[in-house]
Amino acid sequence: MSDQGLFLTLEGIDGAGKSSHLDALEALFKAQGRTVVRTREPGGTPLAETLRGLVLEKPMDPLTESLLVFAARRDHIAQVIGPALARGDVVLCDRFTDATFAYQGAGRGFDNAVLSTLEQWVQGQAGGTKLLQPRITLWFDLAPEIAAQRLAGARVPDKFEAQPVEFFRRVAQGYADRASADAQRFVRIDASQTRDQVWLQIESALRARGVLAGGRAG
Ligand SMILES: Nc1ncnc2c1ncn2[C@@H]1O[C@H](COP(=O)(O)OP(=O)(O)OP(=O)(O)O)[C@@H](O)[C@H]1O
Ligand SMILES: Cc1cn([C@H]2C[C@H](O)[C@@H](COP(=O)(O)O)O2)c(=O)[nH]c1=O
Repeated sequence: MSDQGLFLTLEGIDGAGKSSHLDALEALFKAQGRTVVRTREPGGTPLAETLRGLVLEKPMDPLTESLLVFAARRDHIAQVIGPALARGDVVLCDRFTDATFAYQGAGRGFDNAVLSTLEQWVQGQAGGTKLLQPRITLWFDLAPEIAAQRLAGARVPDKFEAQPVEFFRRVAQGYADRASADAQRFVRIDASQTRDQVWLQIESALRARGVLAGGRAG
């Protein structure tokens, strides 16, 4: 699997505001002449979308939940993400493995060592120890209380969105821990600001990382 494309993920607790910026991100890269593959996890292929339905709606234990999100991810990488990166495309993915460490690991209290093993199996690349990882992760950091207010009444809550604020405090801490462990990859976005201000943060972070300035910098 080549890494000549640009793999960019968006992460954060439910309601942090990630999805609100996907259209603009896609347009930004297209304006640079890039081909953009926009996708999400769990999901992104017919099989993975079926698994998503189960994960978001059915009660299950944390190991089952983890196995299903990684099974969905495996299919997603094999069918969509890997081929797109090999073509040199920009892959814009709404959530990836950081969500598993944040939700199943920190949120549910599941064993991070098991998650790391699954990550190696699923994201291991042929002939080496290197894992397929996003090049840049935009982490939308928002207090769980504000996220809950934003989501209230916006839509019927799924299994995760219906969790109490304490769950999201743990998930938020999980993201903060992931970000400090991989500061080069993570860009913290202050998601408490207005949509316009959030967008300016995103654009300026991408420019600072050199992925927007002229030509193919991915
Ligand atoms: N900066 C902002 N200020 C106020 N409200 C916002 C802001 N950004 C998004 N919203 C609103 O908050 C709600 C959640 O936004 P959005 O769906 O983009 O979040 P998300 O992180 O993608 O959530 P999820 O992961 O649960 O799908 C929406 O109603 C959206 O209109
Ligand atoms: C990838 C992934 C996701 N989740 C959770 C996080 C969210 O609550 C939902 C996805 O919903 P969204 O509206 O598309 O954000 O799934 C998870 O628990 N584990 C994961 O690995």
